[in-house]
Amino acid sequence: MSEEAGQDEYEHHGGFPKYVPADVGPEFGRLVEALRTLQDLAVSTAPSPEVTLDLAERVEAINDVLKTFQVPEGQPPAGRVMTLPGRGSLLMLPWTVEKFDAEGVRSRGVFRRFHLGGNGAAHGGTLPLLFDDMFGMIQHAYGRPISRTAYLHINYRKITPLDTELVIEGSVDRVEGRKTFISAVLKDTEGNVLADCDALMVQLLKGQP
Ligand SMILES: CCCCCCCCCCCC(=O)SCCNC(=O)CCNC(=O)[C@H](O)C(C)(C)COP(=O)(O)OP(=O)(O)OC[C@H]1O[C@@H](n2cnc3c(N)ncnc32)[C@H](O)[C@@H]1OP(=O)(O)O
Repeated sequence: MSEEAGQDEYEHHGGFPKYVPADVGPEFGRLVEALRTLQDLAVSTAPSPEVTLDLAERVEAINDVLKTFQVPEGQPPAGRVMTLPGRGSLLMLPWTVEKFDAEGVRSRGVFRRFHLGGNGAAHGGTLPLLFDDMFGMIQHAYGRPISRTAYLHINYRKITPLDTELVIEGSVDRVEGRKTFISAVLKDTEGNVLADCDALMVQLLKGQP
């Protein structure tokens, strides 16, 4: 799809902002990593009431600074820095894209303490998040217009460990009119399948949110 055609598609799909890669310095990646460590620590520590109060006041002071820089959707760098884990978004898993083209997308990373479900394994709800974001990237890399996930079917095959390098890879299986069928597989570095997933993404009609 040409750049011009891509812009045309964006213009015809409701209020979706146009997402373009963000140009940021190393300080942004440093801030995101510090915040991810904060998330890990927030769910894995039990500080005393005095320390908790002190921390609450310090985080509130940080929030007061950040509040003055709020901008509309599509404008923060979060989610738009392809070179950063999770594209620099705290919501996304801290995974790094290493292949991104029409043939498919591959990404590598770890589930961290923040993503703990139970008994040392990743929370089951974090896997669909990883797959759904992958599917968005896959259909975008394939050149499909803005679409939304209609269904996402996941099979949990093995326990997904924390703090262990894993790989996810997927591609477009077929396109039928507005419908894009996509699948992806999550594996460990020895090739064991931890989960697989397939989804339908439906191209939005003019004016659809
Ligand atoms: C670098 C970064 C890039 C990033 C690039 C940015 C990418 C942004 C990605 C955003 C992803 C999301 O937001 S996902 C968010 C979670 N998803 C949602 O919120 C979607 C909520 N659902 C909807 O909005 C709607 O149901 C739609 C748009 C999915 C479909 O509604 P519709 O437009 O009225 O279409 P409809 O006629 O119902 O269906 C069209 C065709 O699809 C089929 N179909 C529809 N739903 C299903 C279903 N669940 N299971 C089977 N088939 C289905 C129908 O049978 C029909 O087939 P046929 O009769 O034609 O054969």
